Amino acid sequence: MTEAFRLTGLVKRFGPVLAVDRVSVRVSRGEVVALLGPNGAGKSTTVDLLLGLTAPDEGDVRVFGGTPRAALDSGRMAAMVQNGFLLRELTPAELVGLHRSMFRKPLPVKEIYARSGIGEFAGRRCGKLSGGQLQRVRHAIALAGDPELLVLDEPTAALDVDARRAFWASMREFTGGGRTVLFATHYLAEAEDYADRVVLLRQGSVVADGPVGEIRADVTGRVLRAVVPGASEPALSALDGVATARVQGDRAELACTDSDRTIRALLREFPGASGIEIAAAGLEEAFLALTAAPDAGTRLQEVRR
Ligand SMILES: Nc1ncnc2c1ncn2[C@@H]1O[C@H](COP(=O)(O)OP(=O)(O)OP(=O)(O)O)[C@@H](O)[C@H]1O
Repeated sequence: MTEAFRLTGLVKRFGPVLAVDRVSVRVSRGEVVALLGPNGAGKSTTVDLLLGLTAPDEGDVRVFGGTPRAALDSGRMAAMVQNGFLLRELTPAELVGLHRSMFRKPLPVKEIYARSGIGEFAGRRCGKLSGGQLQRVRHAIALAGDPELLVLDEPTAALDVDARRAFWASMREFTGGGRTVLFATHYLAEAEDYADRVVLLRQGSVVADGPVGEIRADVTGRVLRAVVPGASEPALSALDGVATARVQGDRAELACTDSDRTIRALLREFPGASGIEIAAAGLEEAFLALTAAPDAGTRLQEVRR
């Protein structure tokens, strides 16, 4: 498969803050990739570097073999960024027209309206639109040049549940024809439902990169839930095969790397444990384990290199 973009050894510092720390990611055409991570993990900075909005201190960005600027100017790459600026006095229809005029082969207006859902308020000034409607306008503008690569930073942050579903249904159709999408998100379910591949960031570094199913299976294995009177999180975290432990009252939830060892250790250390259930871990557990346990992330990266 041919390459859509490549980030190589990217480093970005803001004064003493290392926002992006040697990030290398290569994405092929047709992939839908989620960039997932907790607050401050470096998602927006990585997106800005990919778009060429900020220059890396070290490393290199190639988009379709050229610079981000060239890909943006030709319309091959387009973006929807958080709180992207929109002229309040203009209407969505005018903005779409303006953006279409910048490209040689823009997407037909009808298709832009249908995909972004701006039809019902296209003639109203942007200053009068709600946050969710403005987000749809940003979506429409991103589609104007009929891009092959869409870069979305928290695209559904301002949308309600229905609008979020409609957004992803439209995006799925859009990517059906082999287009590439990179989206940054906080929503684990969104990454799980819509991405082929997840790149997990923690403190500026990639701690996991792979298909959602693989990350779930390889990293955390399973989740063990039990009633464990008197147990503390540190005591449970120290058990064999436990990546992370959460305790609420008497109920404990353990993300396990080896649930067989964990169950034996649990019953040895806490003979009063009861109601034990073991389930396949969700992406949420993988996310928590990877973003909480530096060793787990390092190990996984080593395995994948
Ligand atoms: N312009 C800036 N000046 C100083 N520090 C910055 C700047 N931009 C980002 N940072 C810092 O870099 C780190 C990464 O920030 P970034 O916004 O990339 O993370 P994020 O994963 O997108 O977070 P969020 O999900 O909260 O948007 C944070 O510690 C942030 O405070």
